[in-house]
Amino acid sequence: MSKPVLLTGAGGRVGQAVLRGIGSEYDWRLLDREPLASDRVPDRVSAADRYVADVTDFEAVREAMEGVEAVIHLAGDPRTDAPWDSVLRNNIDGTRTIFEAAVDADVERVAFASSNHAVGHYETDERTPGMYRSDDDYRLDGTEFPRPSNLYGVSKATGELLGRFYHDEYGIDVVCVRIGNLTRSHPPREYERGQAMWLSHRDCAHLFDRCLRADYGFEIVYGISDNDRKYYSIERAREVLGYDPRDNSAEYTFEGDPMDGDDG
Ligand SMILES: NC(=O)C1=CN([C@@H]2O[C@H](COP(=O)(O)OP(=O)(O)OC[C@H]3O[C@@H](n4cnc5c(N)ncnc54)[C@H](O)[C@@H]3O)[C@@H](O)[C@H]2O)C=CC1
Ligand SMILES: O=C1O[C@H](COP(=O)(O)O)[C@@H](O)[C@H](O)[C@H]1O
Repeated sequence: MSKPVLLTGAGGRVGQAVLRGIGSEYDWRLLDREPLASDRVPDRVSAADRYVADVTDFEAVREAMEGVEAVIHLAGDPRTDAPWDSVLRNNIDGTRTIFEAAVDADVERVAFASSNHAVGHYETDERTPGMYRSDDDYRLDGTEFPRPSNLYGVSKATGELLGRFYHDEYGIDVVCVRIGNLTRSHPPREYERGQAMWLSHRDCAHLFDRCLRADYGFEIVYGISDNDRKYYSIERAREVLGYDPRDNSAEYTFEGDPMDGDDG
């Protein structure tokens, strides 16, 4: 990829997983409303390529978007109990601003950080906790209608709809990644749901790398590791993106320690 990639929310957990994994493979333009400490920025990124800006600020986003090849849009309020005014502004208006600026700058590709909470109400009392277990074959595959678990989930489902619109109306390639539960060296501890939808840092970086390189039009995929417990299918991500995860929460105890005693 000859032109830079714009990464919003670069200073956050997902942004740092991406930069630590594939930071040396692209020219980056980093945007976050908080200034990034130098240890959070890959060596080659110049000061001019670091934007301290809010994703709802069209002018600032448009400036950051100039000449980029693709966008990984992560910035937003990730709290599952975030109030409506925050998700409306940061997640919905912010995502619309990203797409508007992408159209204006002729950027052809946006990867959007959606969430498991866009579909959290498929986890009904009848299905849980069985669906979190490896002997259960219930799967969501990305073709289902959203069933958000909270207003944050509503904002993520809305982001997916914005992606659908900007793809259909303007032809932008859009992939919405319904991210599970991101942690680095072990899955969430003593948490069946979290272990079912674990996304390790290295699988996260690899998945967004595939989002930048693969050919697609509009896609919704699940962003989890290859967990035995999974209730999200990763087949679409494998097929369309070439996603090939390396981690599996089954390689850890329920308490989150490596089965083989290696701290990995
Ligand atoms: N961490 C996880 O397990 C999951 C994360 N996600 C999504 O992935 C994205 C990133 O999440 P995390 O890295 O965990 O969150 P985080 O809170 O660690 O990082 C978010 C970053 O975005 C920035 N930000 C927030 N609002 C902004 C705004 N209006 N303008 C500019 N920058 C802004 C923050 O300063 C922060 O650096 C979010 O959209 C979240 O909803 C989705 C599912 C699971
Ligand atoms: O979308 C998100 O999901 C993860 C996992 O959800 P949880 O309800 O199992 O905690 C959450 O940790 C993260 O903050 C959120 O952005």
